[in-house]
Parts: sequence; C-alpha cells; structure tokens
Amino acid sequence: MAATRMRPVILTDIEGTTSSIAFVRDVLFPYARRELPRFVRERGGDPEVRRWLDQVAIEHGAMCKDEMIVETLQGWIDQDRKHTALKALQGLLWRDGYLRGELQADMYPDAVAGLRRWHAAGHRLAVYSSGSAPAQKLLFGHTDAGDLAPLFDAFFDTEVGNKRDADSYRLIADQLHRSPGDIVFLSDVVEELDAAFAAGLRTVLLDRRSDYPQPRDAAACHGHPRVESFDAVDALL
Ligand SMILES: CSCCC(=O)C(=O)COP(=O)(O)O
Ligand SMILES: [Mg+2]
Repeated sequence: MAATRMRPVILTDIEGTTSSIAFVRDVLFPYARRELPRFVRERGGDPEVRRWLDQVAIEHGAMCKDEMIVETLQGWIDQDRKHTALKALQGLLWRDGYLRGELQADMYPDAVAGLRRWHAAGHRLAVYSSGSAPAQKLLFGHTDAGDLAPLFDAFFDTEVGNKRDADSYRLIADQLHRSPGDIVFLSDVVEELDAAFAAGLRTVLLDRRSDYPQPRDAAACHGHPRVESFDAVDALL
C-alpha cells in the first residue's frame, strides 16, 4: 500500500507576509509609542509589566527611572528593535487597543483566503513572528476579516530565539513534533528564510509589490521560491 504523505505544516511570518509592513510601521508601532508613557504610569506596578521594565533597566547597567525606560523603549520602537522585552510590552499595550476597538489588524485578502483554504485542507498552521505570542493571538483574533486565531495551533516568538538563527527553527520543529522538511516557512525576509533553510525547513519568499515595489531578482532571492501572493503558494506545497 502506498504511504500517504503528511501535509506540511505551514509556518508564517506576519509583517510583510500576512499583513502589510505599513500596518505595523504606521499603525501598531505609533500606537505603542504614543500609549507607552500612560501605560507605564498606570500599569508599571503590575508584575507582568514590571518584569519587562526591569529587564530594560538592567540592560542600562543601572537603576533607572521609569521615564528613562519609556524613552529607551520609544527609541527602540523607532529603530524597529526586535527585543523580547519591548515586544512583550507592545503586546500588553496593543491588548488594550484591540479590546477597546481602537485597533484592528489589516490582513492581505489573499493571506486570509490561503490560511482558510490550507486549514480546511488539513494543514496545521503556525506563526513565527518577532511580535510576542500574546500579540500574535490578539492580532489574528481582531482582523478586518474576523477572528482568524482558531485557524492556528501554535504561535512562536523570539522566546525560541532570533528569526535569523537556524537553531530557532530546529526548536520550532521539535515543538511541532515534525521533521524540519515537513514544515514550509513563509516570510518576506531572505535572512529569515536562509536560517530556516539551514535548519532543513522548506521556504517561500513573499515578495509583495505593496511592501517591496522593486521585485527581488534571482540573486536577491538566495534560491528561495518567490511568490507575490499566497495564491501562488499552493503549487509549492
Ligand atoms: C503581533 S506581530 C506585530 C508585529 C511586530 O511587532 C513585529 O516586530 C513584526 O515582526 P515579524 O517577525 O512578523 O516581521
Ligand atoms: Mg516579516
């Protein structure tokens, strides 16, 4: 009897892949930057907030005041630092915004259709983003296409490691109980795909015109299959 091949797990990035870079840069980050001083003033005493503020303070090598921590975090937002403490605090801040109805995640329509199609076809879906896992669940739970969070069965963030480090993808494969070759990673960032490929994952480069007006040529793609929308991913699964 012929062995049936398991459907690959589809592991997706968010910014530049399921949602536009502009949404993250022009909506989410400014919201966090603006709300941060109030949030630290009002919630800085909560253990789940203090834990991350203290981590930022320790990195300064000195006891520093909350105002200085806020300035540091705002600077990191401006630099798009993918620091775990910043990402955890952003997730807590965005939670308020989503729950108050002030935030709603923009999704690429082809990404919504693809995720629904693959889930219906029996693929397991997972997310790997620099945004914290709670922030990922909130984002997919509050999209312009409704609640998409139930489509996913795992959410990975930088607590498994940096997205440009092959060991992070080995850990994700272990945690999904799948061999690396049974996972397809979708991302707009070639360096992330290089790391995933080095760990044995299959890869697809999202090269969306609205995020990357200049198409990336063959040399820039480093051998990763290149698509402009999720519609073209099915042929590669
Ligand atoms: C809930 S994700 C918000 C986006 C974010 O904070 C970020 O840094 C995007 O990183 P990605 O790894 O998805 O490109
Ligand atoms: Mg990305």
